[in-house]
Amino acid sequence: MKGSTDVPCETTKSLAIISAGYCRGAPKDGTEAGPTAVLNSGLFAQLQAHFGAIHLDIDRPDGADIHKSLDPDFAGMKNPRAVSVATKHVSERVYEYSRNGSLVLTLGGDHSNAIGSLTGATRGLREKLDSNVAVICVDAHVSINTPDTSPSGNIHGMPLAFATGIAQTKGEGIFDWIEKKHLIDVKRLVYVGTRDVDDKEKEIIATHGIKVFDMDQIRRNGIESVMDEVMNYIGGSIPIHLSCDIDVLDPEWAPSAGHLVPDGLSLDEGQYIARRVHSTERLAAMDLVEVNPSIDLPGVQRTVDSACFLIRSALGVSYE
Ligand SMILES: NC(=[NH2+])NCCC[C@H](N)C(=O)O
Repeated sequence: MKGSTDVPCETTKSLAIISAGYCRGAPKDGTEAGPTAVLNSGLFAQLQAHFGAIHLDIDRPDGADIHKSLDPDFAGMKNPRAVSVATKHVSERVYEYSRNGSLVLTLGGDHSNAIGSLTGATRGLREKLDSNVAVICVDAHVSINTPDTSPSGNIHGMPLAFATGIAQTKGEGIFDWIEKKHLIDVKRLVYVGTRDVDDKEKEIIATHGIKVFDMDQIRRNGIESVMDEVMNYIGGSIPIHLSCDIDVLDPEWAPSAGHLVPDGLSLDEGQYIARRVHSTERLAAMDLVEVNPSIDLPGVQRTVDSACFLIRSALGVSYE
């Protein structure tokens, strides 16, 4: 693996969508229905009209349905075997499409799915472009607990720890598929919109010098100025992975999510972030996770609509 240089990103020609409806990383079921709810709300047709043919990947991997009784807690993680198998599958699918030059959209599912999308895109883009990837993580949380620091054992609180290599695999085959070639560079990782960070996560962020623009900074300086800083920080040439947890939005805009945190981004601010990323012409991969259609039923359509707005804005898709 040579992937340590920065090179210009190629213009993406085709779109691949990975439907990653896996939910064992979260304490509540329901996010398995997220991809279908988002795609069936008109988004798929809009994307088709914009991109032409789309690769849609809805295969379910063998092993993802490991019965809970066969998947006891391990090293501080809940449902570790199921999540490891599911995220490996997502990683391999995202890798194939990224390596072939497609823009890849991964729809969760809970946030553990980002272990798959981040590692797959990073590996694929390294191979194709010999380039690092900048990751803009738009999330109410920093999702960087390790199995040791996690207060809950839920792997949806750990994706950035596995995708950066800060969390190491500990045996029994769980996450042993993650190798150096998959790992994102912490110096190219930046968070926007955080407001619920565990104490141990603060230590991890400080130890590794990871860049965070939290809600306080957004309220103080405005989203435009924060995004100027984000863009300066990641630099002007490398491909971008936009990783979105829907809970970054204020619960007013996304009530159907498992871990609501007040005082989040307005939909306009979320769209602004997505548009800024689109305008770089360097978006190579995006994920959108944690839409949970079984929570707050009257709010499901609003949540799905918000998710679709963010996706269309990032992908530069207009509709009517
Ligand atoms: N994707 C999410 N909603 N994550 C919530 C994580 C909450 C908490 N920090 C944990 O690690 O358990």
